[in-house]
Amino acid sequence: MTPSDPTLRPEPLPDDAPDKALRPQTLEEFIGQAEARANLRVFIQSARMRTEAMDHTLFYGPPGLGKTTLAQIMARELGVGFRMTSGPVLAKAGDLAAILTNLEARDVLFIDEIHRLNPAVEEVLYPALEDFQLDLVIGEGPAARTVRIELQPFTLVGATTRLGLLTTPLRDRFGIPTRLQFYTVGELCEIVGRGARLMGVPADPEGVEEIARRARGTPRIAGRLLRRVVDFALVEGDGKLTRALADSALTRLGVDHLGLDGADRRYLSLLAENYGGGPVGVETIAAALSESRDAIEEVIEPFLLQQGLIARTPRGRMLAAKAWTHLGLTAPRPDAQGRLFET
Ligand SMILES: Nc1ncnc2c1ncn2[C@@H]1O[C@H](COP(=O)(O)OP(=O)(O)OP(=O)(O)O)[C@@H](O)[C@H]1O
Ligand SMILES: [Mg+2]
Repeated sequence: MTPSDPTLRPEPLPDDAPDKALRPQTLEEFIGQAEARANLRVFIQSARMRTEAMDHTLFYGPPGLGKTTLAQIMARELGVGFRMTSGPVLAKAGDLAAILTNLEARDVLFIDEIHRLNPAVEEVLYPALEDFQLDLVIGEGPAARTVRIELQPFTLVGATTRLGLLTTPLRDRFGIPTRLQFYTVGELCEIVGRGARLMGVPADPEGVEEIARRARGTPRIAGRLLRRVVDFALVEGDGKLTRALADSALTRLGVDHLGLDGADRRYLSLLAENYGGGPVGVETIAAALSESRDAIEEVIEPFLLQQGLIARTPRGRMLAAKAWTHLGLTAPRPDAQGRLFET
């Protein structure tokens, strides 16, 4: 088991196919995100009553919290078609035009990683979003001319892990921006319990809770940990998911009792042992951990911040008291830290 075992990261992996069986199909089945769900229910129902395309919707938040799932649910509940693509895949304006001209009335077009759209493609998207029109330039030089194509009204659903990287004009065109939050342990218990039922595995509530508590607030990780724990239950236990079994399996997978994995702990240890708790700039951290700055900011830090293990200051990242305790280390004298915050 390497320190940054990909099984424990929130990004999708090729072997997530069994996930599909666990993916909720309706808003009713979708657990958690109560506020977002209640709002979406109203907007979906209203669009249906008006038989109009629903407003463009943006889902943002860390990986694995259900952005793609919610986009699919929206199309199903609206009773319309679903087309899926992603920012990096749309290389040329023509790629987007081909998709837009094939949409049927009120369809949902889902663009994942929308912060990675090529600017030329984004230009084409603006009039499409606002007026359901496409302005295409045909030919080059003096012979070039613009043709306008009318589109069917449609709903764009964008997803991003990095709201800050979206251009302002693009952001402003989403009528329904929706932030997804980390899940509570209670919500993750429901998700893991449902998963175990769907897999036909008998599970103690305490066993379910052990997985939920250590799933990093993320349904995708909860689903993966459940499958790994079930592997151990079948091969080394009596097939039943108990707390003792979950605990030993998760510990063997390198997931600690806060749900932190090897990469999280390497991040915290770096700050503690090499930088006296910080502040340290994100570029320095990325270089020291041989991770990309994006991975640090999108994947590792959101959960550490949410757990109050680190803080972001204008001068860089700092370890919080809870992280020192978690690492079993003593924080430097409080006045040393206080001085760093001054000036
Ligand atoms: N509320 C939920 N209840 C049960 N399972 C969920 C829920 N939300 C997400 N999942 C499961 O978690 C997994 C990840 O969800 P999804 O692919 O929608 O995440 P995402 O936010 O699109 O991630 P990414 O940013 O990596 O694209 C899926 O397998 C899905 O079944
Ligand atoms: Mg997704």
